[in-house]
Amino acid sequence: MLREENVRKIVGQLKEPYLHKTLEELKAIEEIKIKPEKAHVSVKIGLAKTGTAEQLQLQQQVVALLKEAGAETVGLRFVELPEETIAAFQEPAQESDSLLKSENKTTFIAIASGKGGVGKSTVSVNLAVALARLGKKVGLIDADIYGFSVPDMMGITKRPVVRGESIIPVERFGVKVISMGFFVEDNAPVIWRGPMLGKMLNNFFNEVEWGDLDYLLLDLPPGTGDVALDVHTMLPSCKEIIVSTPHPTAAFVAARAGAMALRTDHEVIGVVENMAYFESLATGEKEYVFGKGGGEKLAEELQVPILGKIPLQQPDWNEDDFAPSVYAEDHKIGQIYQGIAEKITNLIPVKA
Ligand SMILES: Nc1ncnc2c1ncn2[C@@H]1O[C@H](COP(=O)(O)OP(=O)(O)OP(=O)(O)O)[C@@H](O)[C@H]1O
Repeated sequence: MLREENVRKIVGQLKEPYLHKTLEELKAIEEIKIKPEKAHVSVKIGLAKTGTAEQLQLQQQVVALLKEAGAETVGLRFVELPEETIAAFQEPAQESDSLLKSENKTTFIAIASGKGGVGKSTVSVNLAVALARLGKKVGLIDADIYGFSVPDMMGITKRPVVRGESIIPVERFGVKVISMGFFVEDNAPVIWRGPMLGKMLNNFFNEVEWGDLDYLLLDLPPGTGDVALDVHTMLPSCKEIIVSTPHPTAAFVAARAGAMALRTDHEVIGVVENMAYFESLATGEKEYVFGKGGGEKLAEELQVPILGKIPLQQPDWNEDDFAPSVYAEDHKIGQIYQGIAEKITNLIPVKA
């Protein structure tokens, strides 16, 4: 089995992509943990910049080398190097241009919620797919930095490809997707804060080759706490959709998300009421299991329309093309999403 000194030697010879020194020279290997019984190795590595194409490349190199040397599984975590180290080794900076070719043409649509678990990510994914089904050019950023779930929901098994200095997003159901999940090995927890978050988000815009987009959807972190506020503040100006469940108290909490959007200069364009009711397959009868009236209350409070009400039901899974949270176009709920997507294209038409 691999020992710590072997791991240090193997990983240490790799070069940090921005400072062009080996990880050993930079003392950038911050931690090595080995679980011999599972042949698992986890390494914490410091980089000058995280969430970049270069990180992805290094990530793949480290995993390949450690597996070649006998590891069964590899967990990786990247953190930012101390400022003194960066300053000591840094070459003159060159700012890269935005790769979002149509930045002025693209409408950013953020999907927010007052609290977790109301279906914000499910709605983000299905709206992105529905817009693509209408023939729009759509991107989706999983900006739920800590609770990323978009790749799993869409059944994405691939990682983005790195071309030159940029990241090519993964395409699924016609939507170009980028997620924090792509930059984390082995489902390791993400524990970045403050400025790191900003850098990561910035890289999602600037290091990813989005090409021409009509709409770029952002699945925001839930709630109205520090992380959600940080992300709201760091985003370019967005149109925002608030997702809530029909219970009046859920709507009350969701209204705070609306207030936060307005305070951070985003424009709320509508409300989606998720888990609105349960419709019996046997009798067609509707039961309002999570209460009623919350969507209307929220829409009234924010003075925006209700874009749609989505009942409780899981998508029909297709074993050949597994995407656990994506509704087929001809599914009843798939049709509701198509209706919401049409309303969105009318409210915010594709820019000429
Ligand atoms: N309309 C629905 N019918 C049935 N299940 C649903 C529906 N909407 C969402 N779900 C399920 O509810 C759970 C929570 O959904 P989701 O992850 O989209 O919520 P979220 O608001 O993004 O949560 P968080 O932001 O806390 O990660 C998931 O298991 C999802 O499959």
